[in-house]
Amino acid sequence: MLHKVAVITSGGDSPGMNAAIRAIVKAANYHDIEVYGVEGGYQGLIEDKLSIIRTPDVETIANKGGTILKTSRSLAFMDDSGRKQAVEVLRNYGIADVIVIGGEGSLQGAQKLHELGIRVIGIPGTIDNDLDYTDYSIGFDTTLNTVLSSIGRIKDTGLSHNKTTIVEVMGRHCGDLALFTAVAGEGDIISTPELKLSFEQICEKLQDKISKGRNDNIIVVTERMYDLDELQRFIEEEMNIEVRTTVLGFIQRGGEPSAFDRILANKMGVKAVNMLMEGQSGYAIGIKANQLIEKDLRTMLDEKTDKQPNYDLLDMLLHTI
Ligand SMILES: Nc1ncnc2c1ncn2[C@@H]1O[C@H](COP(=O)(O)OP(=O)(O)OP(=O)(O)O)[C@@H](O)[C@H]1O
Ligand SMILES: O=P(O)(O)OC[C@H]1O[C@](O)(CO)[C@@H](O)[C@@H]1O
Ligand SMILES: [Mg+2]
Repeated sequence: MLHKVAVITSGGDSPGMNAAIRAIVKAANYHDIEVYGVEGGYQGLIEDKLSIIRTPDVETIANKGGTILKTSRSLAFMDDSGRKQAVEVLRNYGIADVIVIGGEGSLQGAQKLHELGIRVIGIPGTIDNDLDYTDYSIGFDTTLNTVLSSIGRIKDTGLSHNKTTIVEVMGRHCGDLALFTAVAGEGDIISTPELKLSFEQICEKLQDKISKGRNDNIIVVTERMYDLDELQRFIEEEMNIEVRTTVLGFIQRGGEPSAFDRILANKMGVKAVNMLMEGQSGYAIGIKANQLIEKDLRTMLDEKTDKQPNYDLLDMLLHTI
């Protein structure tokens, strides 16, 4: 019988994490299961930062960005000794069941806990959408909407001044944010890790747009791909135009979660509790073709951790912009 469960948010915060926490607490409490919130990700677990959270504590958090539990990137948890300490802390509370909400790194950590005998279910929570086993991770949709509305504002200035703008979006090594931005109709030229353009190729595409009368182009690039100062200078000199650069940065990670993320978080949170009640462990919950799926964590991590390029979307893009 499941009596106690701990919930952890880990890695970068993502909008919708709170909605997932709310769903977990409400579903667990409904079944008389006590929920311990771990403050500050795996680091907080090692440091014994656990406290009980109850339904009244979470009733009003579904619309809040970030995570009420706080999060971290824990170096100590990367070591055997840190993880053993974390397991020791859980045992002291009599907790054998944990739900981890986070990205790929956090799910690797979840698998390690499973290997140490803790029952674990992972929920994908990352704005990067870089997990190949699931179509969407919690937070991606909200961030995409933030990117779209930010570009809309930049476009007003670009149009008014006939200026080209480079916009850098997050995503770590995954181009989904840039890719979906372009498919949603913003961004005239995109370059992602899966479809990387050289400086020269960007200029060629720009020349094509300019020759067709567009002087207000937006170039969307995934972070970590270019030295943006160098790219801006290259375009300015090559094309003899003025270029501006905007790095959207942490604007993208916060804010009120979209309805899509809140609903996804709710479904996944409830499912995680149900799976633990059935004694399941070592799985990540995902969504494929609009259906919730259970993916064995070990298989998921072995198969491939990088998101595979979304060829359907890439193909559609290549033929439309
Ligand atoms: N191989 C691993 N073994 C054990 N723990 C890990 C491993 N990889 C990552 N972790 C733990 O998970 C934490 C979060 O991982 P990471 O920084 O990669 O973020 P993430 O979960 O991928 O989320 P995001 O990419 O959205 O920020 C790490 O700081 C570390 O504590
Ligand atoms: O918050 P930090 O540690 O600077 O990490 C930034 C990274 O986190 C993310 O926002 C989420 O993984 C990435 O898109 C970005 O590369
Ligand atoms: Mg990650």
